[in-house]
Amino acid sequence: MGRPIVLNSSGQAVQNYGDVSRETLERLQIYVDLVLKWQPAQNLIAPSTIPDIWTRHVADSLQTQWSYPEAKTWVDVGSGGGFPGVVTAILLAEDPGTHVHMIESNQRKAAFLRTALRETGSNGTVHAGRIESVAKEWQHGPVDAVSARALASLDLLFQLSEPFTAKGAKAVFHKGQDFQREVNEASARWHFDMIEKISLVDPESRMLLFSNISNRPE
Ligand SMILES: C[S@@+](CC[C@H](N)C(=O)[O-])C[C@H]1O[C@@H](n2cnc3c(N)ncnc32)[C@H](O)[C@@H]1O
Repeated sequence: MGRPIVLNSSGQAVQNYGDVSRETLERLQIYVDLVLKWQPAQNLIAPSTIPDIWTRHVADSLQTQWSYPEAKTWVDVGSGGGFPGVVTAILLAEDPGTHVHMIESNQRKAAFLRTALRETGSNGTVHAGRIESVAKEWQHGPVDAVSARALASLDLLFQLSEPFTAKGAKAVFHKGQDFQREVNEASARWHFDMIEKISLVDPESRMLLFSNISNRPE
């Protein structure tokens, strides 16, 4: 069994969100150190959130893979500095047959993501390009789940992830306090089944889990 995750960089357990193994915790620490090292040059996370990186970014991202623990192949779109894509890859690092694809159009961030996967010994592929074209030309096999955080409106996320969800992939999107308005707007153009989970790190935010997504006929 794993031990409760330590959620601040000074090494004190500030809150328990779930069990992760010692190896996973070590990989997460390597990743956090890397984000902080590259932060001055790349601005990977909002500077105001640096002191809370373990809660605001790491713990928040743990919820992604936990949403679909059975999913083996993930696509994280608009990965930026790797939240949640790299964290998903770290959680799956010792799980044979798993793979995390990350699609990121910014070349420098894509280079960082490759470094993060290598340094943490995680399985993944970074696609340095626009989601619209990478997804349309996808030749990397079936996808079980799509994730996104801080990328676009729900309606646009459904559009961007359609090449995967049309073939049966599920989706999990992090959404802030305005989530209900986005759900209402997206409902006009899309059918979907949704499970709404209160974020473990922010009661105002939601993890929205979608399946059976399809475009409504005009
Ligand atoms: C606000 S950041 C969020 C990054 C990360 N998911 C997070 O939560 O920290 C959005 C990222 O998506 C990337 N992005 C935006 N539109 C994109 C597109 N059409 N294709 C690929 N990447 C895109 C940007 O370069 C940026 O790194």
